Amino acid sequence: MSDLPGRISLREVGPRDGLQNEEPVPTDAKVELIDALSRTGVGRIEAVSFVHPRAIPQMADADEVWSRVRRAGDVRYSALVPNLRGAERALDAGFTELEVVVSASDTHNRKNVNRSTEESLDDIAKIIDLAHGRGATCQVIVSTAWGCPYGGDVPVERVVAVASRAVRDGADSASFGDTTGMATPPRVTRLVGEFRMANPETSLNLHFHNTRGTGLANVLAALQLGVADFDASVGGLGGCPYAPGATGNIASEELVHMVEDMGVATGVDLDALIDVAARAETMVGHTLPSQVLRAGPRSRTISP
Ligand SMILES: CC(C)(COP(=O)([O-])OP(=O)([O-])OC[C@H]1O[C@@H](n2cnc3c(N)ncnc32)[C@H](O)[C@@H]1OP(=O)([O-])[O-])[C@@H](O)C(=O)NCCC(=O)NCCSC(=O)C[C@@](C)(O)CC(=O)[O-]
Repeated sequence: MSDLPGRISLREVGPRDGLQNEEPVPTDAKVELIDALSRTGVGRIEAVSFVHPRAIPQMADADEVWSRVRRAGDVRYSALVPNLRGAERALDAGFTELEVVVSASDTHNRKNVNRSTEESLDDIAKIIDLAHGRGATCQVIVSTAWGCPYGGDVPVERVVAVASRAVRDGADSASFGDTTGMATPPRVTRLVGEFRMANPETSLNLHFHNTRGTGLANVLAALQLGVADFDASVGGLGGCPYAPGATGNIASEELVHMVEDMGVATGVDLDALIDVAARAETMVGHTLPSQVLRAGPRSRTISP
């Protein structure tokens, strides 16, 4: 296919977004998962979040996990933070890439981080300054970008305004989260287009959940617009604890499998990634949704 990016950057979010929505797994298993992912060719891993342990007990051991990870020189690791305190913790732990989350939907933001969207945006300006002052980057992730589980559609203008405010305040890049899988290709096209009109210089990541089966279709729509930065989680682990019915992210191995066959490089060893997905399934103790984990890649045939 023509006019697609020659290469995408995949940020693996299974250890954070994935595991936050599973029964807590032991610290050893988290470290093993991140280390195994570090050997697959994935260039970026969202390793942990620094949130209140009462809100997300699954991330209570973030400091210990991060201190034990064998950091690979060719992998960039990041941490998600919800507020200033989380940012301080992440920087103290040595992270140099932060992601700060805010929901375009006020209701979701209050459920998620106990603040209005405007209050979070005020905090984000301080978090960006703090990160930059300590030599780190800070991406703003706008959740509920294509809809809120509590309030339905969120106007595109509102989503762009929230992201643009953080960009004006110095965010190094932006990401749109489809928290509960409400995006469809035309909605992706519209939001990406409007965001770029307002912020032509800002690099953009997209974070899709497959809750309604449109995850890879949304990726294709975004690729056709030249977007080359996607989140995905190994095996399709994941969800959002503050979004009833949310299911996992698009599966990393499904993303790699599809785009590589379209001539878009990822740098990822697909067989190695599938092996990690199988291991992740054992860790969480239930079947993960990834179809490529079940069926194998199209290049893997069976004897007649
Ligand atoms: C944001 C808070 C902390 C507000 O929680 P709060 O209760 O409003 O916090 P507070 O500021 O009032 O402080 C109360 C106490 O908590 C402490 N505290 C304050 N902050 C922290 C922190 N970061 N880590 C540890 N402790 C913290 C603080 O120090 C204080 O301690 P005390 O003085 O009473 O002893 C809480 O609501 C929270 O942790 N929420 C996190 C929710 C979350 O992690 N959601 C999932 C991630 S978002 C997501 O998955 C979506 C995404 C990114 O994937 C994209 C998409 O799909 O859309």
